Parts: sequence; C-alpha cells; structure tokens
Amino acid sequence: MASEPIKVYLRFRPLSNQESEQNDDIMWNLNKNSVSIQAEDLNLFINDKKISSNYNPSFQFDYCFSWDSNNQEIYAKVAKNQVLSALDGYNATIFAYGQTGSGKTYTMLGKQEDSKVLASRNMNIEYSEKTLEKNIESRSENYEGIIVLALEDIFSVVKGCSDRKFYFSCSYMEIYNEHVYDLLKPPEEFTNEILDVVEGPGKEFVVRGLSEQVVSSISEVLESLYKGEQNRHYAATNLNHHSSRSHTIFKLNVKSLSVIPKTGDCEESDKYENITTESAINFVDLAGSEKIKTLQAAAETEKFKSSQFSALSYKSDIDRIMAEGKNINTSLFYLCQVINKLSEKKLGIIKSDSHIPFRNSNLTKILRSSLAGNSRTCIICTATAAKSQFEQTLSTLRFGNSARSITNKVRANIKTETNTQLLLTYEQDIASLKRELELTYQRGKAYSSETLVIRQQLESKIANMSKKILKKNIINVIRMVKVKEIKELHCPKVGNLFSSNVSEASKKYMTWENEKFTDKGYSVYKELQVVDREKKNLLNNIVNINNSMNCLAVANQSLAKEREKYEEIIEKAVVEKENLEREYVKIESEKIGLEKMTRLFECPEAAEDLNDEALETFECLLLKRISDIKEERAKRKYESMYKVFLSKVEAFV
Ligand SMILES: Nc1ncnc2c1ncn2[C@@H]1O[C@H](COP(=O)(O)OP(=O)(O)OP(=O)(O)O)[C@@H](O)[C@H]1O
Repeated sequence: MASEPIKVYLRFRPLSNQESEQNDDIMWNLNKNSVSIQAEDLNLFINDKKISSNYNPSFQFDYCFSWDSNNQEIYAKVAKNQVLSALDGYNATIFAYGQTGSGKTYTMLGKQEDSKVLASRNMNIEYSEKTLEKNIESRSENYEGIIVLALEDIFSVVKGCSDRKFYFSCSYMEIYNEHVYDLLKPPEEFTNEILDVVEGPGKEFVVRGLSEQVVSSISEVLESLYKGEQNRHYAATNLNHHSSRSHTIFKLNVKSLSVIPKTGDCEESDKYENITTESAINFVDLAGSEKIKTLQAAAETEKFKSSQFSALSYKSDIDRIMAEGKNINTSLFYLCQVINKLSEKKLGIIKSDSHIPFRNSNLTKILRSSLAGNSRTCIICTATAAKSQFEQTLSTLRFGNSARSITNKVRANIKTETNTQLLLTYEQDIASLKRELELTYQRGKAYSSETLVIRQQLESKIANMSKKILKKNIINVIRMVKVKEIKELHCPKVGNLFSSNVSEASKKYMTWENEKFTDKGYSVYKELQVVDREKKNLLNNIVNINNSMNCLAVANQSLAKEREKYEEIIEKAVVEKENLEREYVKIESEKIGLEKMTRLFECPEAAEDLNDEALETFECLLLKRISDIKEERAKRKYESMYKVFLSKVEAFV
C-alpha cells in the first residue's frame, strides 16, 4: 500500500454579472501553486480590521486555476490520471468544495441550464462511437463537466482494450437535510424512502438499499446521471439562482476481467488465471455554504416573493430554505472538522490514535473511505475572487490548505484467481445474494413492487451466475474425461475400466454442445456428474490397491535384507562348527594317546602287545614327554638360580 497525499486544487470562477454590476473587484493574486491577497487590498482589510496587521494570508495548492481556465484544462490536470487509474483497480474520488455559486456544479456537470432542459438535452444524445471520438477531439468547444469528460475518456480507453472485458454499474445519491435519497428512483417514488448509512464488514460505510444500474455504454451512464439530476433538490439563493441544496455522489463502479495462461505445472482445469480488477470512482458535488443572514435576505427579496403563489407557501418556503441552509452548513462544518482533525493528526499536532468524528454526519460517514482509506482523492476548491466574498473565499482556502496535509493509503484492487477459485467466488457471491434476498423477504417487503424489482434483479443475477458455474463445471468434467482418455492410452488396465463411461460421456458432451442449457442439456449434465462420481470411486480403489502394493514391496525388501544377514551368520556358524569339529578330533586323538601312555606307565608290560609302529609312536611320545619335563625342570632351575643371583647382586650393591 502506498501513501498518497490528497491533491487539492483551487479554481476561481469569473466574476458573475451581479458582481460586475456592483463594481466588485478581484482581490486575489494567483500564482501556479499559491494564492495571496493583493497588497493594496491587504492594507484595506487591515485598516478595516477585517484581518489583523500581522496576518498576511497565503495558501498553497497543487495547482491554482484562474478565472479563464475551462473544464477541459481542469479535467486534464486534476482528474484524468485518477479516473484512468480506476481501470487498473484504483478507487478514485473527485470532489468539489466551495461556497454557494462558486462553480462546483459547473465544474462537475458543466454549464447548467434548467435541470429538466439539461436532462432532456443530454438524454437525447446518442453516444455512438463517432460522437465519442468527435467529442474527445473537439473538447474546447463544449461545456461539459468533469463527469462527462471522464466518461468519454473511460469508454474510449475501454473500446481499445481487446484483452480485457469491462463491466460498469452506477449509483447516484443525494444527502438532503441529512437524509440520504436514491436519485435513480423514478421521480414519484424518490422521496418515499430515506436510506440508512450502515457500517460494512470492511469498516466502510455503505448506503443500504441504494440501487445500482448496470450500464455498458456512455449513453447509458449519462441517461442515469440525468435521470438523477431530475430528482435533485435545487433552489434560488442569493448567489445562485439554480443552487444545489444537497450533496450528491455519483458513483461509477468498474470491474474488469482478463484471462491469461498460467505457467508451470497445474491441474487441467486451472490452466488459466483470471485477473479481476474492481474499483469505484466517486464524483462528489457538495452543496454550497451560505451565511444564514444572506439566505434570509435572499428569501425576502421581491424576486423570491414573486416566484411564490400564496402567503402560506411563501412562509413555508422561507422555513424550508432556512432549514436547508442550516443543514448544509452543519454537515459542511462536520466535514471541515474531520479534515482539520485528519490534518492535525498527519502534522503530529494531535496523537496518531486520536478519534476522528466521521460519525457526526452522513456526509462524513460516506466520505470516510475517500478521506482516510483506499482512494486516490482530489478536491477542487471553487471560489470567487470577488472582494465582496472575501470571508467565504478565505474559509474555502483554509479548508483546502488543511486538506493538503492528508494522505491516503492507496492500492490497486486486483485479484488473480484460477478457474476453481473464480467458481468459488461466484458461489460465494450467489450465497451472499441469496442471503440478501432472504433478508429482503424478512423485512416484509417481499410483495411491494420495489422489492419485487430488487428480487427480479437478484434472481437474474443468480440465474446468470448459476449458468456460468454450470458451464464451467461441465467444461471441467469434459476436461477430466479427456485426461482419462489420454491415461487410457498409457494404462490400458485402468482405461478398460473407464472406456465405456468415457465414450458415453463424450457422446453426451456432443449432445450438450448442441443443446446448451435446455432441460435435456441439464439432465445430460446430471448424468455426467454420476459418471464423474463413479470414475472418482474407481480411481480411489486403484489408488488404495496401489498403496497396499507399495506397502508389501517395502516389507518384502526389508525381509530380503534380514535373510541375507541370517545367511551370513549361518555361513560363519558352519565354518566355526567345522573348525570346532577338527579341534575336537585333534583333542580326542591326543586324549587317546595320553590315555594309552598313562596305561603303559602303569603297566609297562602292556608295551609288549604293541606293534612296531605303535611302539615307535609310543617311544617318540615318551621321549618328547621326557624332553618336555627336562626342559621344564631346567627352566625352573635357571629361574631360581637367576633369582639367587639377583638377590646377591642387590645385597652386594
Ligand atoms: N468557471 C466558470 N465559468 C463560467 N461560469 C461559471 C463558472 N463557474 C460557475 N459559473 C456560473 O456561476 C453560476 C453558479 O455556478 P454553480 O451552480 O456551478 O455553483 P455551485 O458552487 O454549484 O453553487 P451551489 O452550491 O449553490 O449549487 C452558474 O450560473 C455557472 O454557470
């Protein structure tokens, strides 16, 4: 995750007719990246005690656009990169902040006429591919705002992307008097339902029940946008006869899918990787702040009165405008509070774990992920350089300056999945859609027309996903069958077990190819599943037998080794036994000889019975015995004499 500062830009609008008529003057000095008060005006304000003498306000921005800049320049410098990076999985937020009549809506939506005229004008635009190219080429001639310019860029890039498939959906919400409304509802249903802002699992706030329109072309997106514009709250204020009385967020969700071959060994069914990106671009047009006393003055002008029909409606309209103004100011106050806290945290003025009051308003809840989350965010501060609006402009500049120190943690939302994982994701999506559907039923609105529409949408999504899963499952089964066919070539025994099932399955695959998702196709698929199960069982058996055989082979090997060991021992024992036998024979014969000798000594006359050879042997033995005895005696005698000699030598020494 990379840290990325929120980019903050300043845009001054030209002086309005009203300002020019009142001979208002431009009082700000603009540089590329900074803005300050012109020297003569500074002295004037100090003399009038509007600012203190030691205060010379100068504010830094990522870029300051002067009153003669047009929307195309702003878009190219501020939003283009952010918008296009959404196609690579980065979330983006572009929002306009400034006092009423400073040019926020002009920047986001372009030159506004009456909203209904605008809506019908734009809804009639047929955004053919030619129109798209022509618009991009001749941008300086038109008045389109950042949203349209961004859409033109997005759809032009997508058109040139042949290796990726893109999916878009959009939503459009309004926060009016602190209530959230779905601007994409039909006008007659629009104000009926106030939507809840709830905390999602990823700690992100989401608007429950906000509708999402699936769109696939620029004209479809614009149709939704201008449909929503028709629902939006506008009123006349002192500075703007067509003032937005609500904050709006137009969100474009972008998903893309590309499939690439996988390298390395892998299952047949996982030979490809599916790379998906998922992102959202938020276009935020805030309502403009206005001093309450200015609002009151505006409400009481003749111009305003003449636009009303009765005294009663006049009174209630004043009350409404005052309430709107207070709500706008309150929510903008909470937004400033959040921006200031985030900035102080970043600058180390407050602790890094300090509480940021996002929960104070729906606006700050919804903008949390853009101001302190995963989003490439840029803020366009719109203002007037007119002297009469000095205080409001100063407050906008302060807001921008604080926002510049905030950083977000940004990462691309990219997922790489194999077919199996993708299937799992689809299954999980289906499960969560089913849960959502179940919840909708439980809320007891199952039979209201609105719920029926949601249900139909969810059911069609489920049906689409089920079809995808079904198709992928069948492809997997076919692939496995093919693998078995190949195995059959190499392992005929196993092959025989399968051959009948395989050819049966192949035939059924052909049937399926022809009949796709008809009932027959579905029953073929079911049968294929049975074949698949049988095949798996057989394979399991073979694996088990193989395992047993392996065990036996191992046991056999260790027995052979044991046997070799014992054979060696036996061989040695045999040799030893033979040696012992020989020894025994020798000892036995010696014993016999000695016994005979003993007998001859005891009875010498017995020698007369001996033959010549035995007599000679006896003689040899006798002589040897005598010589041994003599030798023994001589040795003993010598040893005793040597001892005597040694003792004498010792005695002598
Ligand atoms: N840069 C600009 N060039 C020419 N005209 C502009 C420019 N910015 C604003 N205007 C004009 O000023 C008027 C007020 O602008 P816009 O409605 O955009 O203000 P806003 O900030 O959205 O006000 P609010 O908060 O009250 O809705 C409009 O008539 C618009 O056409």
